[in-house]
Order: sequence, then C-alpha cells, then structure tokens
Amino acid sequence: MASSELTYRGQQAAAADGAHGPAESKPRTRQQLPQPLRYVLGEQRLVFSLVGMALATLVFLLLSPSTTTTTSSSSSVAHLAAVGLVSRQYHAGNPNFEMIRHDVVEPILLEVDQIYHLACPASPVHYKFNPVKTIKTNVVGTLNMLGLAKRVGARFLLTSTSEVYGDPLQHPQVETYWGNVNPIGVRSCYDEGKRTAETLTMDYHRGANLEVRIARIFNTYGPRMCIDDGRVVSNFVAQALRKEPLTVYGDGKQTRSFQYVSDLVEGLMKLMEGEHVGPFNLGNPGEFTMLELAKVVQDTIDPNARIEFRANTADDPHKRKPDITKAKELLGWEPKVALRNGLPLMVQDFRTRIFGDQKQQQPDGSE
Ligand SMILES: O=C(O)[C@H]1O[C@H](OP(=O)(O)OP(=O)(O)OC[C@H]2O[C@@H](n3ccc(=O)[nH]c3=O)[C@H](O)[C@@H]2O)[C@H](O)[C@@H](O)[C@@H]1O
Repeated sequence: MASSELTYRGQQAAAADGAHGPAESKPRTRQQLPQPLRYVLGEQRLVFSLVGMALATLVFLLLSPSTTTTTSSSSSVAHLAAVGLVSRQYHAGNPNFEMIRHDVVEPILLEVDQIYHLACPASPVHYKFNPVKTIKTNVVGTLNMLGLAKRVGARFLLTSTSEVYGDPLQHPQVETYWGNVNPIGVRSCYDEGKRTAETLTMDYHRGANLEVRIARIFNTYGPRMCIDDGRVVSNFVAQALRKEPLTVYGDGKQTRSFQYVSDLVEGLMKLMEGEHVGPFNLGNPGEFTMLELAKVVQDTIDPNARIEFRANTADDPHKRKPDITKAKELLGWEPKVALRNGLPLMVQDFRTRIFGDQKQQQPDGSE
C-alpha cells in the first residue's frame, strides 16, 4: 500500500507503534470528537449494500449538504442497472454522492467515518441461488468491512436479521434469545452467515475496541423493492397488479411481521448515531399469517385476486414477531407505518414500474 493514494487515519501511528494486534490499535481520533464537530468537519458515510430499497432510502436520507456518502455494491451484474438507477435518478450531480462498484468479498481501503454494512442478498430466493457466495459475503465481506473500520477508526453498523432466531421456539423474539437454527439447511448460508457476521462484529468490538452497532432486521417492504425480489409482499403485490393468483406457500398460517422501509431506515440511523451496540430488533410487531397478508393485498389492490396454494420451502420458519422493547427504550425508536398504510405506497410505486405510469416517487415514499 506504500504508493497507494488510499491512505487511512491512524496508519502512521500504527506503523510507528509497530501496532498490528487489537490491543495496540489506536486509530480512533475522529470518532472521539463530539458528533456536531464531526458533522462540521464533513463526516463521510459509507453504505455498502446490494442495491435495494433500503439502500435507496438510506442514501436519500443520509445525503445532506454536510455529509458525503459513498455507496458501494456487492458486485452482481443483475444489480448494476439498479445501482445506476438509484444514483442517476436521485443523486445525479450531487457532489455529496459517489458510487463505487465493489464486491465486499474483496478488501477495500477508503477514508470514512461510518460504515453501514448492508451488503448481502436478503430474499430467500436470491440468497439460496448461490449459497456459497452468500456465506462468503456474510463472512469474508463482513471481515473486510470490519478490517476497514478498524484501520480508519470508523463506526461499523451490521445489518443482521431476524433469521438468526431460525424457527424460533420463543415468541415474540427478544434479543437475548439464542435461536433455533439448522446449521446444514438450505437457509444456513444466510442464517448462519449472519450469525457469524454478528460474532465477528462483537469480536472486533471486544478485541479491537471497534465501535460497532448490530441491527436484526425483520421482513421489510416498500417502494423501490425489486419487483422480482421473491419475498412475499413484493410477490403478492406484483401478482395482484398483474391479475395473477397470489402464491401462498404451505397452508399460509405461518406468520411474519412486516416493516415499512422508512421505519427501518430511521431505526438504522438512530442506532448508528446512538450510544448502544445492540443487537436491536428492528421490525414492526404487527404479526400476520400469509393468508391475512393476502387479504390485505386483496383489500388494497383487487378484492377478486385469487389465492393459489404452493408447496412450502424447506426450513421455513413458522412464526416471527419482534419484541422491540429494547429499541423503544434505548433508541427511542418504534415503527410508525402500519401495513395497511404502507402497502398502498408500495402499490403505487409497483404500478408505476410495472405499467409505466409517469408519476415518480422518492425513495422515502413521497412524490
Ligand atoms: O422476516 C425476516 O426477518 C426475514 O425476512 C425474509 O425471510 P422470510 O420472512 O422468510 O421471507 P419471505 O420470502 O418474504 O417469506 C415470508 C413467508 O411468506 C411465504 N411466501 C413467500 C413468497 C410467496 O410468494 N408466498 C409465500 O407464501 C414464505 O413461505 C414465508 O413463510 C428475509 O429472508 C430476511 O432477510 C429477513 O430478515
């Protein structure tokens, strides 16, 4: 790295100390400054994400005259068009925005103050498609991001998942619950990958004194979600709009808790800016069976939409509902958008993209 232009804070100090081990690492000068001062100095946020609605919304809300946001994506040809879309549509010409194409499985060196590490496919269809790549992204990718955070003294936020609870034997799920996960199943690349990512994050926190934050995200939906994402809300909405039957897997009695994307992003930002490591459940405690969700979609889009039952996938969790007491008390966060209010915003956006209506929406759902 001697000739690279990409230098990092603390590099010289570390070299002078001969410091390589966690206990000797002291690269955190800027993080120790009061937050308002860091903003004045022009704090840099780095958002690593496979492109999706959370990225679009997060970047949209993070961008302000005093912040520079660099986004990057786990490289996937299929998603590059979406990267371009996000940047062109909302941030073209914004000097505070820079996009870098990069796969987090490869190391990278950048000068940043905060890292939002969202990079990983989150839809079961997508994460099961190439499971080895998924677990690599979660393990090697997270190691690379933690290594970067350590070198430059950045605060690191891991977006983990409610899937760390597996098929839970405790309901609702509290952060202290250790979960019921199949280590060799088809979902393990994601479940166990994220569990390992949490372990790595805590080991860097304890061993290298890194400032870390962990969010466990529950099923999230909203505008700008990929139409072919494969998760249940986007499937039902696209199917109802196209007059196709709603595909309910299994008996449809399994439950999920659906969170609107702007609630999630607000939670992530509060977590990043707050003083608590977590893990924190970020989800909407409203719990629905898939048949109840289908009814909400019918009520919102088409009361005549048919339901078609399909075989369920292996290891599908029977129920999920976050206990968000900890996030309420320590972050002052709770979701504001109920499913019946959030769904119409998503429907409007899907209608635009499927049928080509001209009305454009911002990633936060406003027009
Ligand atoms: O809830 C979560 O915390 C997690 O949500 C998803 O996992 P999952 O809820 O299983 O994802 P979906 O594909 O939306 O499935 C939800 C339920 O709907 C069912 N489903 C899915 C698709 C469909 O067309 N029809 C249908 O009935 C599934 O069998 C499952 O029971 C994501 O994998 C995770 O990123 C996220 O953390």
